[in-house]
Amino acid sequence: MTQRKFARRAALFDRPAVLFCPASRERAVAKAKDSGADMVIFDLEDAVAEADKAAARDAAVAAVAEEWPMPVGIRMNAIGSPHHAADVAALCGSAADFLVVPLVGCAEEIAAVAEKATQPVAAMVETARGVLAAPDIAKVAAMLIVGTNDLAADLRLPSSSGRGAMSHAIQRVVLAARARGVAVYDGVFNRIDDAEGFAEEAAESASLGFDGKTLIHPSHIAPCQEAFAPSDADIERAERMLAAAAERGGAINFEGEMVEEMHLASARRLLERAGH
Ligand SMILES: CC(C)(COP(=O)(O)OP(=O)(O)OC[C@H]1O[C@@H](n2cnc3c(N)ncnc32)[C@H](O)[C@@H]1OP(=O)(O)O)[C@@H](O)C(=O)NCCC(=O)NCCSC(=O)C[C@H](O)C(=O)O
Ligand SMILES: [Mg+2]
Repeated sequence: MTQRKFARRAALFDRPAVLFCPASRERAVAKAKDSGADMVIFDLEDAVAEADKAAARDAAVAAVAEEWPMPVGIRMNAIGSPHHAADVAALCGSAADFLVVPLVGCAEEIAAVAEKATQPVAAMVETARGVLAAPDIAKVAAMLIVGTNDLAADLRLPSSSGRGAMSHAIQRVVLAARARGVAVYDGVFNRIDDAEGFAEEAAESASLGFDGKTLIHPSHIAPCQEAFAPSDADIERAERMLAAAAERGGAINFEGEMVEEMHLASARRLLERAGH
């Protein structure tokens, strides 16, 4: 892998708010730039009507050639779709910082795109096959993204099922990503009129260890960043812990709790994320 590809791969971690934006919607594409999102993915797949596929592809390639304040990626149409080959041909040499392949079921599928791409390639894990193959997919992919809508459909979950019915699958994807050292992002929250529901789900995404959450609407960006941000109490505790540990090595009694090196590493990571 080239140096540039490595640098781009490293930039894919710790991006709390990842905004999906239909490449076919010109005003939305323009809006994404100043949205404050931590990463943007222009969509050519589900958000784009069949008749608009070719124009959306051209629009996405043109958009990523501009200057962006955050990494920008493009989600292509799935392997097996009549648009996939044209997407691969147009996107692999584009200026996109990363590409996203939806509905990945096995490592070979993503490898076929990664071989041609000049940038890192992310895999959407959103089928039962994909979840079971996630540890192999993560050997090739630079990032895993859970697709909870497709996953719920593939698992034949009734609409009354909550995320709890997918918790095993979701956590398996996090496990696979962390075992392979790649970034991992949670699925979208479909409602744009339920701020409380969004805040609850974003807090859960953060608590599960995701690098961030994919989003469908600009109104989700700030609450998502808030959910992933370390609280003042977390920051103060991390600072106190590191100060206490600086005085003595090994296991210490920190405010009535055992603290060892792995806790200090987490505290350092937290402070780094908080920009301290
Ligand atoms: C969900 C939407 C269709 C809602 O659109 P709309 O009714 O137009 O929203 P608003 O009127 O509230 O929009 C207000 C302004 O914000 C801009 N906007 C809206 N959404 C976005 C966006 N995602 N990125 C950038 N800007 C956005 C509008 O243009 C309005 O501005 P203006 O035009 O200047 O007035 C819509 O939000 C939407 O299309 N969202 C993204 C859909 C999408 O990308 N879907 C694919 C990814 S999700 C997925 O596939 C999940 C996964 O695969 C799975 O299986 O789970
Ligand atoms: Mg999907």
